[in-house]
Amino acid sequence: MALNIRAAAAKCIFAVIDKGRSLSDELPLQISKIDPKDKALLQECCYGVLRVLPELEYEVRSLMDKPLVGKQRVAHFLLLVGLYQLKYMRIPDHACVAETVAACPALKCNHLKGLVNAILRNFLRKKANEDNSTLPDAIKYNHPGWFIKKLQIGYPNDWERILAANQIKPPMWIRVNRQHHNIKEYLALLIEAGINFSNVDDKSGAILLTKAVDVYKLPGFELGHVSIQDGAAQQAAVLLNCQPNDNVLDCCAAPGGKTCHILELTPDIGKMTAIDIEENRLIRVQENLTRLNLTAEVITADAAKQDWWNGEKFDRILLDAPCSGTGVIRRHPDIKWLRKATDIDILTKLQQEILKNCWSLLKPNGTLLYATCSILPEENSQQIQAFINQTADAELIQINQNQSIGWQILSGENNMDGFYYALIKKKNHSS
Ligand SMILES: C[S@@+](CC[C@H](N)C(=O)[O-])C[C@H]1O[C@@H](n2cnc3c(N)ncnc32)[C@H](O)[C@@H]1O
Repeated sequence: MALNIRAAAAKCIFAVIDKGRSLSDELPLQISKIDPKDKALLQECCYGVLRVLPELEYEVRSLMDKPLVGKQRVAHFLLLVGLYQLKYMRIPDHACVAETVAACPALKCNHLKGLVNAILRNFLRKKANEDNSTLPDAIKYNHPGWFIKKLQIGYPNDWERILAANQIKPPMWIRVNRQHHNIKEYLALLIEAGINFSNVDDKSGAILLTKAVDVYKLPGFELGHVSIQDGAAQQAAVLLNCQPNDNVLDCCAAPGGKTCHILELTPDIGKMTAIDIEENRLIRVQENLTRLNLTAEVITADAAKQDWWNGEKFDRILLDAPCSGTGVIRRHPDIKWLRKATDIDILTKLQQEILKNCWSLLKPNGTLLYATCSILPEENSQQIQAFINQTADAELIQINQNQSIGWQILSGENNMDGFYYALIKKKNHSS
């Protein structure tokens, strides 16, 4: 029998918050146990609860004397699922309460049915008198306090806008494979298929769809004529600007979105080497290359080391560094709760180490594109400024007319994810 979907959502959120598992790992497990027609509802419950977790936790605390702990902890997350539905979903209140209560047996907490029912009904009674203006920032903005503070320092004028953008469901961007169609041709195919779009970036091939669609409805998806990739991520291949015969390294490549985009834009590239430290994630790179009919040498390796390298220097290097992921919170709300303040120092050191190592693999006159999907200055402009200060043969190329150290795209800006790019050229000392 299929698992009750509220129970599946509670299990999923329990795994993320209490076990530190990522939503993208846990959700497919739960999806496999429910009725396929309920997949969208399960996703909405999980993503939704993680988006507004502090606010829901606050509601539960104000409705209960003692929180549910130990074996009953999963029922605590069921309550959050129930509250989320009552606050944010267009499901009649009585159905939300009844369905949430009905999930108790699947969580082995039949004895808590009365309690779940009472809490949800109490919430409905007190809902009318809400005033959240005096709540702490973490609850008001539904983000961890440490992160809000960092944003307030980094972006005194924009922090509230960034937090608000993180709470909005992301749009769907697609990438046209220019080996098959130019943008104009593909737009005609979209129109023919009745798929609406609202924005087109001619340089990268990025198209913003008005509404998300099933990938298999996109003309030529299975044939590799189009891929899913955010508009910000699609700037990487354009900025790297590979030329025919270039020897190119993509050194943190998995799952391969940018590797494939570079190959699509430069079919006569010399060679593409794609490395990543995670063997499992490289399977995705290979799958993407196969679907798109592209070729690269794929190597499991640590980009901070050189034991994988054949000694041939590269013309272009893409370093899409491991980062906090704080620019893609709108796509992965679990990042807010999995990422800890202490991770940032560890990440900046790792980025620094990989950057230094990659620099030594670059030819004179070659270019390296540093990228992150972070919006924290420590991982971005400050990281690059420090590298430029310490590296005599590094020259920063200005890529945004309003910013001097790289290009910081803020979450939600032009409907894109938060991203950072810095393009660095290696000076040729003999010239
Ligand atoms: C932001 S993701 C890359 C996304 C990818 N460029 C794309 O466009 O699909 C960062 C990647 O860095 C990899 N990584 C982390 N530490 C690494 C290291 N020391 N060496 C190589 N890869 C590493 C992770 O496994 C992860 O796949």
